[in-house]
Amino acid sequence: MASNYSNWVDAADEQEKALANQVENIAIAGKNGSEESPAEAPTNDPDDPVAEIKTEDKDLPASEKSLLQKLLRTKLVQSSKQLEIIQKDPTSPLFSATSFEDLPLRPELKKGVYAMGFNAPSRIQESALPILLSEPPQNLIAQSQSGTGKTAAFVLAMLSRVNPALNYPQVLCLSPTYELAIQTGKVVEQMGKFCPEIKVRFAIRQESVPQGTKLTEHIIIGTPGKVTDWAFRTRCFDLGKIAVFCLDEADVMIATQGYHDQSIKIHRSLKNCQTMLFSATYDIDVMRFAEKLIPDATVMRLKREEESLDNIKQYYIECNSPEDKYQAIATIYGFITVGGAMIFCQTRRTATWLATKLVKDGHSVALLHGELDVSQRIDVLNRFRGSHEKILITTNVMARGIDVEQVTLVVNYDLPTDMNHQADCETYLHRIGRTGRFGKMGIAINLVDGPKTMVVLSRIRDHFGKPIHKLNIDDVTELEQLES
Ligand SMILES: Nc1ncnc2c1ncn2[C@@H]1O[C@H](COP(=O)(O)OP(=O)(O)OP(=O)(O)O)[C@@H](O)[C@H]1O
Repeated sequence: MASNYSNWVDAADEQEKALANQVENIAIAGKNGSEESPAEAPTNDPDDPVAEIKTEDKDLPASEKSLLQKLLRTKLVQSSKQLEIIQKDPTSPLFSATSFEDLPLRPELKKGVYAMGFNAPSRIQESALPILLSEPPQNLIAQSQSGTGKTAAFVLAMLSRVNPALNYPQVLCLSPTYELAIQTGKVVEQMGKFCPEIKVRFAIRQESVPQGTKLTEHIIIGTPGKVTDWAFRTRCFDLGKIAVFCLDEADVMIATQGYHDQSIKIHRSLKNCQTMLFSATYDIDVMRFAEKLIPDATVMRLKREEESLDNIKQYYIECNSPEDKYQAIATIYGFITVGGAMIFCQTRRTATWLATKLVKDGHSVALLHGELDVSQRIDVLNRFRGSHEKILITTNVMARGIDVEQVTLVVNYDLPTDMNHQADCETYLHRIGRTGRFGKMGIAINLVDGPKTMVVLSRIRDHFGKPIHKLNIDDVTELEQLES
């Protein structure tokens, strides 16, 4: 499997940059929640995750009774045995009744899947793949919770549909950010390890194709701006020959204006093409639009109460001032001894300010937002993946799709809101979904700095119908004393 990573830090492409940066300000209007109810406190219920962590965490000294400390010190990692148990639970989104052997996959692809350490398909893989691999090809609009293996599902379908004897692009996959495009390319590379004849080309910012060139790679993975440029201006591949079109994070591609126009323009130029849409969230209007766009698609939807994952435990800390908020972060920093954390800010300005202040105070943190150039962004993400920095301070640009295994904690320094300052529930779900991937445990902590933010938090809680427990700031202070 050869993927073309070379030369993608060449010349700047301002149009693509502007569009990619829009993702930071994604605003899918939040829906009004039902009546607000008071936040629940952690209980001693054996089903309560906190109680679960308490009993499992035998190594903690008895004096360290703080909830936050326990949460952050606990290894939130599932062993393969635990994952096996989860995958046998019919209520889990990772449940599968079948094995990869039962799926209509080529032997080389099964080999690739096993080489990645996958033992059994997740629910979305098990149910989407027979549809995606059927003859004649069927269209699919699929929803499945974050971290449940959607990427593997569509990558397996993409690889299955390639005819390596034909040296032109046959599969096109669009992602909203180039980090995500690169990550998907990596999955293609790993899963296609035993199909070395299948070649991938990235259509991302700063990749360029000389005029008159015709691409010979089989799969194009890219962002909408660059793909539009290549399809309609450079004309280095023929959209009419694309047999599979995949829209990852489909809801944001449909709901964000620039991406919407480009994705639809591309879709309209396809002929006899199988279309697949994947996301963890679909706003009602977006789903309606998607169903109109692909009227004959099989639709796999989740009920609202199924959208958020029980293995991600949600908390909030009440802060009375910006200083309190900063203090909460600085304190949390001290307790990140295992795993890693992503801290989401609503603007680049806040993210930069927070990172600068933490660094000034002697903490080691990474900062990633849309204003950084390509090489900086990739360098920062690679360092975070490699745990060189355990904390990544970022914006919505990293809210979707990014899969960094060791992330055990997501902090919403600012809660996600749309342009009307209403709760952006979809972005919330994607942000917290950066932890708790594929059955692992995860923690999400929201900083609430006043009545308006509390309303936003209540809306999010009511929207998903899941408790968001209060963490007492006094505990945090207590922890600090214990730690020193
Ligand atoms: N069948 C499987 N067995 C074990 N691990 C798996 C399996 N499928 C996927 N994974 C792993 O689970 C993690 C999450 O998968 P993936 O990134 O595909 O989720 P996703 O549903 O696309 O998430 P998001 O909604 O955030 O885009 C990845 O690290 C992936 O390697």
